[in-house]
Amino acid sequence: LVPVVILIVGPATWVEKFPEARGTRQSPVDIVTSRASSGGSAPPLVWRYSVNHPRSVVNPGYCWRVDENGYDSELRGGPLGSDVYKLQQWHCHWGSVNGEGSEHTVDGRAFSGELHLVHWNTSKYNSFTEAAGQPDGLAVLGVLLMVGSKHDELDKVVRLLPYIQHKGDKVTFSEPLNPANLLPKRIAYWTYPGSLTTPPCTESVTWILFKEPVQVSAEQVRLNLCYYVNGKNV
Ligand SMILES: NS(=O)(=O)c1ccc(CCNC(=O)Nc2ccc(Cl)cc2)cc1
Ligand SMILES: [Zn+2]
Repeated sequence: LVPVVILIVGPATWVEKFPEARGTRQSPVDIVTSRASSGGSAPPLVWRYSVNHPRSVVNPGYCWRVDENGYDSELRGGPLGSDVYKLQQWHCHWGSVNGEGSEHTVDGRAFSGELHLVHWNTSKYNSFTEAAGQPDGLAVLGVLLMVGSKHDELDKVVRLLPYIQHKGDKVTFSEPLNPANLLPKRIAYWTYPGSLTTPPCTESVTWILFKEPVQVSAEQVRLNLCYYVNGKNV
């Protein structure tokens, strides 16, 4: 008999180091559209982002991330009560090579990728780190990405990826970028109380996942995949 050693390195081991991962409101989830209740009389979701401040894209060792460096922005309304949230960073999950890298699924269907705009509650907390530990501390706008036409705003990031191939690499944008242009035209969304989708998996995120996917070109998906296959640079 050949001894079978099962090396578990994925989410199943996260509970060992991050007890939160065993929680009751863990993300991502499958959105079962038939079970979603209508939003009723929730106020509209409102956002405002600064466009002309210098931004840089960094390779944190997985995916890529754009830090907002405290520049002014606001997200309020919808499921967020009377609190005002501020954009901290945004990043993209492209996942495995089969082009189904989204974290959330809709009726069991995965998408090619998923963009996350991570905001923190400035009405109640004094820093992102503090807010990230509180049940109402964070709000993440999720945008599902599907292969279609080229996305011009996202291309301002994608075209920089060849310059940040190694963990810790960072490159500054040479042109203004408006995060609002990364969002879909129609702003219908699903929302639920959840968690960070990666360690420390803290249950501090009000998830707001837009229903309408945003189109990116096959080349843009390929460029992301070839640089970040399962978090490794290839
Ligand atoms: N995937 S989330 O929005 O729930 C999320 C937001 C913030 C954190 C805390 C900071 N860590 C971080 O940003 N990590 C990260 C970045 C890019 C990718 Cl692609 C994967 C993980 C963790 C998860
Ligand atoms: Zn994310």
